[in-house]
Amino acid sequence: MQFTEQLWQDIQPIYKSILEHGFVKKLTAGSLPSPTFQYYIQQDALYLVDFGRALSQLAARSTQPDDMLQFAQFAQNAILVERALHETYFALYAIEPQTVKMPACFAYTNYLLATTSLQSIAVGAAAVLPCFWIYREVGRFIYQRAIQANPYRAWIDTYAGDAFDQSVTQMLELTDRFAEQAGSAEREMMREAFRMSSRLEWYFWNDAYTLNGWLV
Ligand SMILES: Cc1ncc(CN)c(N)n1
Repeated sequence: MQFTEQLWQDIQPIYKSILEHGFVKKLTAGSLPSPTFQYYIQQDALYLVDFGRALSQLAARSTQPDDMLQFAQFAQNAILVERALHETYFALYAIEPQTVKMPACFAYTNYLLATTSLQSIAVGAAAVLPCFWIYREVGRFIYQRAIQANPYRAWIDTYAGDAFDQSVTQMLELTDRFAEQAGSAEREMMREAFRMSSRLEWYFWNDAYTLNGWLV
């Protein structure tokens, strides 16, 4: 079994909770309230900057030039491709940029930045992998069920599309290669990092769904 297959098995209960979450259900049905999607887009714009930063850290710390190039391309794509999507929605819904990270975004971005800077590259790669992989799977899941006139069609098409699929495949290959080179203790840390980021993906959607803010 490939290492990444094991990672995916590990998070099945989390992934199931994501697919069953009200945010994903309503996004699929096209009935997600505008304030919920606005909150999500505002937080995601903040998230993507740090996601790009985390990938850039992995690029800078890579020992192989090919890996450096790969992570640098992922970082560039995270900013460019997804920013385009966000600009569409910022204009469409007249969304004001947000500057304050809410709890899930704060936790997730800080976790990614700490892991990609302080842990090994293999563990850092496992931490960023759910951001690719879960979005591809959720994107496909929604794509198969959503009607064409869904107001969130651009979002759905981005994550169910070929360009995103290709980057996920590359990220999976990279992670499996790192796992092959890692010892058993490091592989355990990779599993834990993958699990933690997967959990934080759920929290990210849940914060938007509940319009969660800082309680104190
Ligand atoms: C929170 C989050 N996770 C993942 C993705 C997809 N890269 C995203 N846009 N936002």
